[in-house]
Amino acid sequence: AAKWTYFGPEGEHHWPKHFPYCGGSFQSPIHISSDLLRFDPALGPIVLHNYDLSPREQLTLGNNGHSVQISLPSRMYISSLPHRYSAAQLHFHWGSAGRPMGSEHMVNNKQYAGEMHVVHFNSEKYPNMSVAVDKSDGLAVLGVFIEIGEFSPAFETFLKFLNGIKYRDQKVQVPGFNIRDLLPTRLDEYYRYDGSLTTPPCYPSVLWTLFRSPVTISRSQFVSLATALFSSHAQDSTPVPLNGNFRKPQQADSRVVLVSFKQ
Ligand SMILES: NS(=O)(=O)c1c(F)c(F)c(S(=O)(=O)CCO)c(N[C@H]2CCc3ccccc32)c1F
Ligand SMILES: [Zn+2]
Repeated sequence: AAKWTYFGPEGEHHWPKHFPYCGGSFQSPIHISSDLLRFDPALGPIVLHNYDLSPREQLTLGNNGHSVQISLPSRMYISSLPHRYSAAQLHFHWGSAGRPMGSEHMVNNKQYAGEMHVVHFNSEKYPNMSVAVDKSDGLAVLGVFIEIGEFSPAFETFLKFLNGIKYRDQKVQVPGFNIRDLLPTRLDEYYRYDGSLTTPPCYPSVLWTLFRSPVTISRSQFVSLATALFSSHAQDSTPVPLNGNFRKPQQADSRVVLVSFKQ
């Protein structure tokens, strides 16, 4: 597949050349501004199953050159969406140590320090992520805004392993933990809209759920996420730092953002 980056000649303005959907409609992220919002009383709390993974279970923590990702077992799933959506992986988007503004979605002109995405696929209709990834009802992603504040013990369970995956394609096994602890307390307050993958191939296949409440990590936790990783391979002569891995907001066009809360 063609190479793509967040900066320079293979940056986001060039993505449509090799990935046509990136220049299409229903793209993500978007700027969630109050004029797009419509309260929907039918939007109930997000219901998660099997998110509490045993420490005896090993998860693969990897640097894929675009983000740090944790593979997730497909027995983890969401039951409160139109179909059952099973977990595939989670990953992060962040700014840089000097510029802690790296969320992909923005809310009323606020860009958060980072954003976590828990990627799920429609396991009722499709056998796996690869088949589901380009289907209009294929994916559901839970988005969590990350702010700098209180130290997060949950984030620390994997941040402490980052030095083992400094370079592209490096992977380590980490003990399972309760993935629910990475999410905010309120799973009943969120924004909902139809969008896309925010990386190539940008398929318009994602039902987005963005929780209203951010989670916090400490400044030193943020700095280690923003400075530990490289998008280049270990043997490459010039190391390329991995940061600023967020796509800019795309046109909302006539899309409405449903919201599950009134105030
Ligand atoms: N912001 S986002 O949620 O749109 C999103 C990403 F931002 C992102 F970086 C990745 S990735 O796999 O880490 C690297 C590029 O695919 C994925 N990975 C998805 C896309 C394709 C695929 C296939 C198998 C497992 C996960 C994914 C992703 F869905
Ligand atoms: Zn993402």
